[in-house]
Amino acid sequence: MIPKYFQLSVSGGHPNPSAKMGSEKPHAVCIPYPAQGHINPMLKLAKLLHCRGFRITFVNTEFNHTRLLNAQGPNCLSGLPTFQFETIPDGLPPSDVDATQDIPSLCVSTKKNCLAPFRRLLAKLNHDGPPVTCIFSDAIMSFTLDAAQELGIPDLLLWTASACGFMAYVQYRSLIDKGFTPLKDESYLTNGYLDTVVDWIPGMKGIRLKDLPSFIRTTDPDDVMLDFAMGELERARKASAIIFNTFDALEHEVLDAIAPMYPPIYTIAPLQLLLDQIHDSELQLIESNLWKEEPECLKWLDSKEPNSVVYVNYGSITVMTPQQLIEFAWGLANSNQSFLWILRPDLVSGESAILPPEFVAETEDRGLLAGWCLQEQVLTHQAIGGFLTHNGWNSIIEGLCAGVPMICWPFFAEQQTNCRYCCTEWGVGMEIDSDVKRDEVAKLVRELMEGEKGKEMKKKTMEWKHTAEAATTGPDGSSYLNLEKMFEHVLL
Ligand SMILES: O=c1ccn([C@@H]2O[C@H](COP(=O)(O)OP(=O)(O)O[C@H]3O[C@H](CO)[C@@H](O)[C@H](O)[C@H]3O)[C@@H](O)[C@H]2O)c(=O)[nH]1
Repeated sequence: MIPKYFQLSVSGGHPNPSAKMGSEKPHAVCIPYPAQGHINPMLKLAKLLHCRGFRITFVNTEFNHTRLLNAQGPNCLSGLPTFQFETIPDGLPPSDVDATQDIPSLCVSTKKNCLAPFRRLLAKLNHDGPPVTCIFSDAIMSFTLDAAQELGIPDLLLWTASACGFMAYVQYRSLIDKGFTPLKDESYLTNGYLDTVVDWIPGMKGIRLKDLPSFIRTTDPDDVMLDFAMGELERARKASAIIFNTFDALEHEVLDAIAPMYPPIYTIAPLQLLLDQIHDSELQLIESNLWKEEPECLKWLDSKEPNSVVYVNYGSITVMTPQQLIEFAWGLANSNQSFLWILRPDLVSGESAILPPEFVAETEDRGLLAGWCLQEQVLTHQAIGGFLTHNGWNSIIEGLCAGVPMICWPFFAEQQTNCRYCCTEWGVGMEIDSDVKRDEVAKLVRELMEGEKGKEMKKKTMEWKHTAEAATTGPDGSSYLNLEKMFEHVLL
């Protein structure tokens, strides 16, 4: 049976609400924040929209467009007649570096410089072809709200991180007003102050300052990221709706607390499980990896026993010191477990990742190092038994979908909040101290793969996997239904 949600597109028909909008398909412009962890979920959403009969214009920055072409080949962004790619400049000085851009500079620049070229792009699209009928924008690209308002079309914001992260950012204004941040001086980073419990956040009982998004750890009253996050979430109140990349059962308390404060919210994750229900070979060819994946990773995993390999990946933005790299290396070596370790070319600050030859010699028969992989396929490979992660939200959702328990080493932003929820609310993670030491890595990796705590976490993660599957299954799954409601909202 074809799921109800996809019936219209699978049977080749046009969505009925288009009658209201003339005979044309609705035309959605999808614009992610220009970083990997934001492009991926936006592309998934765009594909779901396309399956539902939308014409899609997907807008990357010129910088990322070039990186995608380099990583995926010259035809990768040719798109389909009704799924096109366009670009706008990000406003930063030209660069051909194959690395994640500096996040504070990118935030300042997109906010300041992107509205004008975005307006021009919309005008060109409206002039050349079927008019744009709605915008799906990353929630931290809130300049799009102005453009949507000028055209009188809806702008739905996609929040690509957790709902707990969102709620924590919403507190920034109060945290400043109540004097919690900026910190008085740097000693507050280490004197126990960050253990202070913040007891007034709805839906977030027991949360400590150290669990809140890391930008509060500043002594600068004009901190760019504090100001940016606060401003974007305040502007999000003007959106037509906010789409959350989460599912109700996982974050219901905090979602209940957010709902009365914001326009309609739709929780529609895991997006991949909704996408898995459609089989469109042309759409599957549209990829968003900014680095070239190394297919050897999957082949190597094929040769391993089920649940025997630790997968180590810190996402697309984390940067560590050479010393932290060495501690992780010896921790993995001393754990005596097999591991697949992804070392992004720009992972180590100031230089490329250099590992001691003794480490390489000692682990060559049980470790594989690679620069980038197809993470979702790796995580669902039966050989993977655990995930050492930086707690980026996509990684967590992908890990839960795969039923893989985690060791958490949050780097920045709302990863600290995600870590807290993984370890204390959802029972799927154990935290490593930010000042990482090899002995702790070895101990936790062994516990994850062989210990009692690891077994408990595996059981819990499998339960979340089944809950995520139920959320995306029709006719009653919460994400399945919310997607339906979101379509009704945008097409009315
Ligand atoms: O070798 C790799 C490494 C990563 N990925 C993919 O890249 C994405 C990485 O996203 P995420 O795990 O969320 O990490 P970041 O790149 O750090 O994500 C940014 O965006 C997230 C969503 O807003 C936030 O939760 C994070 O804090 C923020 O750093 C995921 O889809 C991964 O599957 C790969 O395919 N291959």
